[in-house]
Amino acid sequence: MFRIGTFVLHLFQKGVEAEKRAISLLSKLRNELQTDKPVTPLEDELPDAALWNQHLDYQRNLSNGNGEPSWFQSPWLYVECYMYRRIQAALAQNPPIDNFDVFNEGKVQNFFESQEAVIALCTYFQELLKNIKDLDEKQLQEELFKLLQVSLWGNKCDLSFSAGEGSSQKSSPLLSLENLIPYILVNDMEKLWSLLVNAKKRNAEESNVRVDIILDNAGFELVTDFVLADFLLSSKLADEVHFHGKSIPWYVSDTTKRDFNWTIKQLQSANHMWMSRCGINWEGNLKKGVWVYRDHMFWTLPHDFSSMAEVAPDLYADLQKSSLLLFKGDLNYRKLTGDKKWEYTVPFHQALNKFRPAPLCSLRTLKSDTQVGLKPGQGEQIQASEPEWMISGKYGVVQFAAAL
Ligand SMILES: O=P(O)(O)OC[C@H]1O[C@](O)(CO)[C@@H](O)[C@@H]1O
Ligand SMILES: [Mn+2]
Repeated sequence: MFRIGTFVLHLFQKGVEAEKRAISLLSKLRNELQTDKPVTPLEDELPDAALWNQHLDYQRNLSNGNGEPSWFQSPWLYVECYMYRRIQAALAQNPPIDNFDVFNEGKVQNFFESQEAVIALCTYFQELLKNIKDLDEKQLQEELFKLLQVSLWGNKCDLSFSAGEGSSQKSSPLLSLENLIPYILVNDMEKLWSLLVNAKKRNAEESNVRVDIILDNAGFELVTDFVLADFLLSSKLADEVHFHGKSIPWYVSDTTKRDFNWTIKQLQSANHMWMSRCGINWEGNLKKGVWVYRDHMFWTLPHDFSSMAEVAPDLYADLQKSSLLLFKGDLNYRKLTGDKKWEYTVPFHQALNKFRPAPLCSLRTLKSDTQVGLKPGQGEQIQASEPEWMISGKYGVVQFAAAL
């Protein structure tokens, strides 16, 4: 008894010490950020530290003698990613809290606050599954378009955007789709449909049609992605879905492996028939290997995707095996386009800067000021009446680019 008591006390003390160390590293970080200090090399032993430090050298060269890269001077994408990586460093160096996800509470809350919307979506989907075999092509197309839109607007629910404040989905996402159509600035859903239908015909007997979803936020958005993925399999438009998550907590609400598994477990054990049916089916998909979860450190590096082939050739080669890559969310869009201030009318493929391992499509609500592929005058017209259009999350795109 005495021994167990001492052991518990020892663990407790270790925990308190680790917490203190982490808090002190986090306040150091806050101070550096607030006072525009130079960005410093990472000193931890995490596997990506060397790549981050190489990238710091690259940023130094970019600044071309105009001082050290620093919080207010360096590109936003770079320092923002660096901040999340430093948060990770503060924890990862401090067992026993090295696996603690500082954003977990917010993600869990977002999920529970979206309960009604999750129920509405799961119920709709299970009803759809009952007669999916009898749907003709036109009807299948309509359902695909609906679920793509649900997944698109699901991207409104992220927590980094709302500074961690509630951004859950309260009502059924399906009811408002019609009214939201005018807010889809680029709508390439038809192109996705023809790609999938043709891939299915071509691959009828031989190889697999694989769709990859490069995930964004946990919570309601993740459920919309699961439903879309299930639809792709159940409609036989695809044979396999590969999900790509983050290997460390990222941009507050981004999906980690733990969020991914937790969400499926929550659905499974929910006290609602259709929610739990979804959870059970999805767990089954993972067991059968028709759903696959992957993470790769590249997704939490500051690099834009045009450097993937060089920085993470293994990931690039893996993505080349896919028939379609669906990139969710704003941060992925920024990395697709290099986060540059492009003219609105620049073609999407040009902004991708040769990043096209497979046909790809971005499903993104606009939360940052990068947008390409608009019609002449389209951006300027919205700008005139809604100066916040690029950062409000009110507009979205379903933007497609064929493979090279
Ligand atoms: O979850 P998403 O859609 O990638 O949005 C995250 C976005 O929110 C911000 O953190 C703040 O707008 C952006 O930096 C980032 O692009
Ligand atoms: Mn996100």
